[in-house]
Amino acid sequence: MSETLNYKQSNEKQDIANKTSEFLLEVKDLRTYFYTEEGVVKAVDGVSFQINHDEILGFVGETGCGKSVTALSLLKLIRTPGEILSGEILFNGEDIVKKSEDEMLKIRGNSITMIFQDPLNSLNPVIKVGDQLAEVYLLHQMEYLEDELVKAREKNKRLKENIKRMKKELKTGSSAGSETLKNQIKALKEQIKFRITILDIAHKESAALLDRIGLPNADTIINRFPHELSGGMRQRIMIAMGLACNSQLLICDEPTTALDVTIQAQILDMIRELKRKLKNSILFITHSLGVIYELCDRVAVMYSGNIVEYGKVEDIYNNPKHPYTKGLMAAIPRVSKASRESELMIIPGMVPNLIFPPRGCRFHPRCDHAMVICKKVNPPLKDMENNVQVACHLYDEDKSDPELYRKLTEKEKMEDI
Ligand SMILES: Nc1ncnc2c1ncn2[C@@H]1O[C@H](COP(=O)(O)OP(=O)(O)OP(=O)(O)O)[C@@H](O)[C@H]1O
Repeated sequence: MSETLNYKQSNEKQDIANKTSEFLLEVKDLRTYFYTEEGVVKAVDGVSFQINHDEILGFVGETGCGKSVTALSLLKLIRTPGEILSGEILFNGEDIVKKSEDEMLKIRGNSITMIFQDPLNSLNPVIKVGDQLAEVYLLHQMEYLEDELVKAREKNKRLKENIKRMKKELKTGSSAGSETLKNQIKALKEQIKFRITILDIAHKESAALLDRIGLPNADTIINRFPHELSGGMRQRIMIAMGLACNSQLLICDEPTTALDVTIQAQILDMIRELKRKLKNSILFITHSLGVIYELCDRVAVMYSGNIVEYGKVEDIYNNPKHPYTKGLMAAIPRVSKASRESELMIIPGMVPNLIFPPRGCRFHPRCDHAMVICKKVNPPLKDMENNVQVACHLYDEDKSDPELYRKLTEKEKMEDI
């Protein structure tokens, strides 16, 4: 890994970082709704979580459960007919919900950056990818580029001094060895770069970053337009751009979904490595618990606009508590040694409609363990051992009312009781 990683924070980032708080991000009871003609879509309905400094939090859940809307809310990018209805989003202790659009323009891409799912819509089609990447460096890492420029100019100066010294030796010394000296001077001259600009440095850094994320021939790629690259290449360039912003919080929304498994593994390695060096925090959104296990420190399992289980990846992976998390675990493809066939479970039933979500626990119509109480009361997240939190009536302490804790029949699940 090159010294490109010795990033310096911009003044703006430093200002915010100085306001130290326990968590980098603390979301409290967030509700983001969409007011559509069909009704109110309760996309995010009372979500609370924290992101620590220097950690990767994973968000996992089936399609439509509110992962992207949560992420967009963090950047105040919810547009009509949507609205952040209530809640707090404390970033370094300051509430994002209360920030003006002008203030958000300074935060987006500086302190918080988001890598979107669709690279074609995010890259400018008429600008070469190298120029787009260089622009990100110029906007977000000027101090670092200036340091590198000083270093490059000093190197040039040293090269010129060496050439001067060698030319002197050539004049005064014997003819023996003069051929070698001439060749050395020629080699040094080739290393000299005339009139190095900050833009040259930005391009050099861009090519180095593309190289590091596994794009071959980075020097050629930076001269191409987005439509001249494959979907996988564009996605990796988007990730490179997100990383080049060097934000305190990087939000990655399904950045590897469209990529094949080998490239996906390469990108996850790269994100892990860069995160270790940069010590920033990442919110990583995915459908796959397998990806979460590979990459994240903690995980929030989302279902139908709510977080249903939340804690350290290891604890949840080794001992999932919520029936939905158990279902997601069973859906991770594994190959059985005995049958040499892939055993893939699916969670029966459909993701609920967020305009008319089921009463009580939203998962109960699909849950094998659903009880009468699950139909009546949406369980809040409660603390379990190892700081794991789970929202499920199976873990209620007081089960003194046997009727409430009676298991529902399949028929009862569908009826009003
Ligand atoms: N602009 C919008 N107008 C109306 N409803 C919306 C809008 N954007 C999102 N939604 C709804 O909000 C809900 C949550 O969507 P979201 O995109 O957050 O899901 P997700 O978990 O990220 O899914 P995926 O994994 O497929 O990206 C969905 O029911 C979706 O239809």
